[in-house]
Amino acid sequence: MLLQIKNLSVSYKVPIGKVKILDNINLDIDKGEIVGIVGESGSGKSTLGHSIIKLNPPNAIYDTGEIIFDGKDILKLREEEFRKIRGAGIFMVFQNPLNSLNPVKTIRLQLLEALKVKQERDEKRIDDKEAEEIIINTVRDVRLPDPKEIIKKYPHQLSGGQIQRVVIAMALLLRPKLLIADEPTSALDVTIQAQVVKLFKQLRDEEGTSIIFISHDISLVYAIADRLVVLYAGRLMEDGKIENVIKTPLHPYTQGLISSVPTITKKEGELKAIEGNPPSFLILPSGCKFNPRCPKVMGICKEKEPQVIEKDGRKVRCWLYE
Ligand SMILES: Nc1ncnc2c1ncn2[C@@H]1O[C@H](COP(=O)(O)OP(=O)(O)OP(=O)(O)O)[C@@H](O)[C@H]1O
Repeated sequence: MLLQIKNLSVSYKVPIGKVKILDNINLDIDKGEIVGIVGESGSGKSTLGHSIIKLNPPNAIYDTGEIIFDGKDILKLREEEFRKIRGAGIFMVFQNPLNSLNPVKTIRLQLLEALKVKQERDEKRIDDKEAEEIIINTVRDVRLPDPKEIIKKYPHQLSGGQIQRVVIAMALLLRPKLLIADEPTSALDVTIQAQVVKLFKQLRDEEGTSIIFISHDISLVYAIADRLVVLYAGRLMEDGKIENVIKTPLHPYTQGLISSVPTITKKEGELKAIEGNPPSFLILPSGCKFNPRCPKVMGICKEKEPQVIEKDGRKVRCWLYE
């Protein structure tokens, strides 16, 4: 097991007090496993990613839990100890990737630094010419036009989509043990998206990298992930092998997410969006947090929150299965 998240709860301090976002998350990720995390906007996907790499906004608080990475509870490590893990151990492609780049260094220099980290880890030495070639090839792999010219530029000279690809190239050069990718292809067109999915899978196959792929796009996650985790209001609602979850979703929320995905074979009238909106974390409903929107709601759902249980080799949080 590469990563074990146990009972993780995370809150944000806000002017009126403290708002709990992640509620008792339990999640294990094996070496080489690709786990998709989906949920509507505001369900806590980014908060989970940031919590794992300890780059939450300053008003975040870890309330409870352990995050065991490679046998060590990273929440107990001092910052300088964790700094050795960040990068080569855990790397994150942020939703706003510009923050990952240094504004005063060229792309070339930043990619060379990423490659150097990887080489130090492997105790390998290569000459400058070879390093330059590896960088150019990686930049070409992520379909950036004119690699030799583009690496001479500074981050502010690139578009959002180009920056996203530079940060993906950085991840491919670093070859971390765990890659957290938060909407990594949101600014890219579909053909480049498909290429990134291919490169991530290749990274997993060659290096055994585990990947947490965060997205609101279930079809994209289906193209890459082995497992699917569904979050709602900061809670884990379902977790299982992707084929099983997509073909026979257990949770009514997962069922709703899947039936709202457009496909070529679905006619317009067959697309069913989930009614209503996710709740505010300030006034969460009692009982199951999905109950006000759930087409299968029962009396108990409004009174008591279900726990996550195991069902047919999957995890689900729903009174229908208890
Ligand atoms: N620094 C912060 N302070 C207070 N609240 C925050 C902070 N960052 C995020 N939140 C709130 O935490 C909740 C979860 O946000 P988060 O970004 O983790 O969700 P998400 O599922 O990644 O959403 P999206 O798909 O829109 O990125 C939201 O209600 C958001 O407004």
